[in-house]
Amino acid sequence: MPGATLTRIGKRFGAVQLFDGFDLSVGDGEFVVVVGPSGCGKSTLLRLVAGLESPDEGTIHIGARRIDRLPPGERGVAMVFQSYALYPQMTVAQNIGFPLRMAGRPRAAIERAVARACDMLGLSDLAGRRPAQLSGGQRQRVAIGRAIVREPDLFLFDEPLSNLDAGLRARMRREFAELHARLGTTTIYVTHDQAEAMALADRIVLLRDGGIEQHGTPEELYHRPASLFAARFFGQPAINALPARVVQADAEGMEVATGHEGERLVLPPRAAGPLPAGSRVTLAVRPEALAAAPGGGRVRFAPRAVAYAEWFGGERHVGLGTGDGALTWRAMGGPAPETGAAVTLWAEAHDVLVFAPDGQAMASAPLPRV
Ligand SMILES: Nc1ncnc2c1ncn2[C@@H]1O[C@H](COP(=O)(O)OP(=O)(O)OP(=O)(O)O)[C@@H](O)[C@H]1O
Repeated sequence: MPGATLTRIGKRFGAVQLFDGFDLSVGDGEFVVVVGPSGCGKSTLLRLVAGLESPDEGTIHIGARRIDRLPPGERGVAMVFQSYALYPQMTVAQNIGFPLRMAGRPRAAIERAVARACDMLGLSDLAGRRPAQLSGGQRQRVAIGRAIVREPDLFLFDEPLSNLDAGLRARMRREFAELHARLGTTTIYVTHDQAEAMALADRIVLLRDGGIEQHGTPEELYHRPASLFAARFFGQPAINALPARVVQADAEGMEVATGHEGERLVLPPRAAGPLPAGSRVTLAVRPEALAAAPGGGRVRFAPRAVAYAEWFGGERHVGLGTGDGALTWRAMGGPAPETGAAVTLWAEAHDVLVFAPDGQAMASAPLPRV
């Protein structure tokens, strides 16, 4: 299975330059999930690869084959849309076999391919039904079946699960993962759902205004976000972000003050070098990285009053403090704290991220040699 390469792509809509010198490489057999806020260019990216839009500049290759000037049907890509785009008058089997009939394949070969796809997707008993007689999840499976029978070099998925309810989404998500494990087809999958991206991706590409904000494994984006934008995009509840000022920073460490009742935190030094005293930074810490128990060498936050506590069966989300000093704490187990009670939270120093005034992450400095 060849990979896909987009090189120096430019794409303009009227006065808006959406992509400008955009590069993306998708490895052979890789499952890349493209995420980003509404309007960042996710769908356009897929449409450019599928041939539903033409780039103003740049090239698109699948393996060594240049495809950006080929008509959509000759690119060796299969795209699955959020809307499924099934033919209502055709049965499941006819819908799945449609691309092969259009390609003039022999009837017996079509029947074999359709039977195999139906078997793989658990649609064999439904092969004679029409789309109106199917559930949303079953319809989406038919759309996937229609993509599979073409044996494309590249799958493109545009928010394929958005029309399904939460339970079905989770199930279909696992089906996507299993299907990818079986077929190994190079895949670009677009979603605006960060949880879906983290669950499915070999690699996540986070888009922002037509550019790549950050790409990497789900773990890298979650634990080592390159920017406050990336930090905020992943995680539910969202990462805590506290505006702070540098009190003092040197090679030994940095001391910062937040807006919460004179709170001062001492953090390890940052690789980017010391910021001058008074610099505005943003501290960020995941709700699950906070703990209500003290421990050696930890960052201690000043007490905050419990504003609310929500129980989700197994975990509790506790809102502490108000305004700029507010923190959300994700507590596993333990009794419900009373509203108004003061809670002191701790975090490991490496779990407290620091973002420079421009929103870029300030990586922790490597530990000094001893
Ligand atoms: N055919 C078009 N004509 C004009 N502008 C367009 C066209 N297609 C897309 N755009 C603009 O390009 C930008 C990116 O659109 P795109 O649909 O790729 O975003 P998206 O990230 O998929 O958003 P969403 O998550 O809302 O689907 C938007 O500002 C959109 O208005």
